[in-house]
Amino acid sequence: MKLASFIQSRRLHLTTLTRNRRLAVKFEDSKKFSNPVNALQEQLRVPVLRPGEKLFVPTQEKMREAETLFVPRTRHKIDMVGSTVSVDGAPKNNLPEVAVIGQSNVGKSSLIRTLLSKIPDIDTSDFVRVSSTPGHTKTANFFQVGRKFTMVDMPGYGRNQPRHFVETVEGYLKNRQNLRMTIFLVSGEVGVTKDDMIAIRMMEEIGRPYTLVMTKIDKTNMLGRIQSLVQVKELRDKFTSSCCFHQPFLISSKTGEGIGLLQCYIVYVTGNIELGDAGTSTGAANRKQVGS
Ligand SMILES: Nc1nc2c(ncn2[C@@H]2O[C@H](COP(=O)(O)OP(=O)(O)OP(=O)(O)O)[C@@H](O)[C@H]2O)c(=O)[nH]1
Repeated sequence: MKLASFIQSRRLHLTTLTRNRRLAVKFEDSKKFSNPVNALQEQLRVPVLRPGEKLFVPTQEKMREAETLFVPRTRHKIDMVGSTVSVDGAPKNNLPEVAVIGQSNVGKSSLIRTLLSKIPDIDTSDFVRVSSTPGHTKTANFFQVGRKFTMVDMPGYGRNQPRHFVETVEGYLKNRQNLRMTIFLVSGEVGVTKDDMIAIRMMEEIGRPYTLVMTKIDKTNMLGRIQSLVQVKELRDKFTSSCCFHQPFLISSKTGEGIGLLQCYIVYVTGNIELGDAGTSTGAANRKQVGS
């Protein structure tokens, strides 16, 4: 082999290694497997998580077990398998699905990218597109995780909302048999908006299980987090019914805070992990309680 081509091949090898190392995002375990609500709970006179209520509190061991599903292996591939504006164009399979909805730019695609960020040799940014321009996601995008479940990234409402929003999002939420849970994202930075309130009414009318998740918590300090959490609590108490799981989740797609807990929740609601008594704070685990 000539020297020039040898150097070229080593360069390529090094570039690939550096790239892979960069791509396999490693969040601190203390952040990833924490529940950020707990730190705020102590500051609140009226607790968001009331003692005695059945809560989703898996052990760290269970969270680690759930996390392994988000890492691809030979017989457990993770990939984008479809993209559609109409529910008729959704992938034809029986896998349980978890959809992510929220206003434009709230961080839906970022959340899915972060959930899948442990993929060591695929640049998730190649197939989960994130953009600072609101309204970037125009179609429902399906990311299949092995033969276990599928995550669905939805177009956002509000700024630059696509004209086919109702057909795509409402059509999917009302009609898709595979849907087990919808993650309703609100911004911890901005708080609950008027558009969020309209979307909550839509969710209540549709009447299928959903869970409130506050994202971008890295962008706010303790006081800001408390204010947003209180808003989410009021939203839950005044405007939602039993189809909204009573325990809100707090996350950051940037720092990984709360991501391990949410991964475990997704794996749980799609029926891919047994938690037994370890899964709830009050004893017997009740899957109905978390909406599936
Ligand atoms: N600091 C911080 N930034 C975030 C977080 N999540 C998303 N972002 C940023 O917010 C912007 C929008 O993120 P996207 O994931 O594209 O938002 P989206 O909800 O999919 O947006 P649409 O396609 O408009 O519906 C990007 O610049 C992200 O980097 C987060 O948890 N923390």
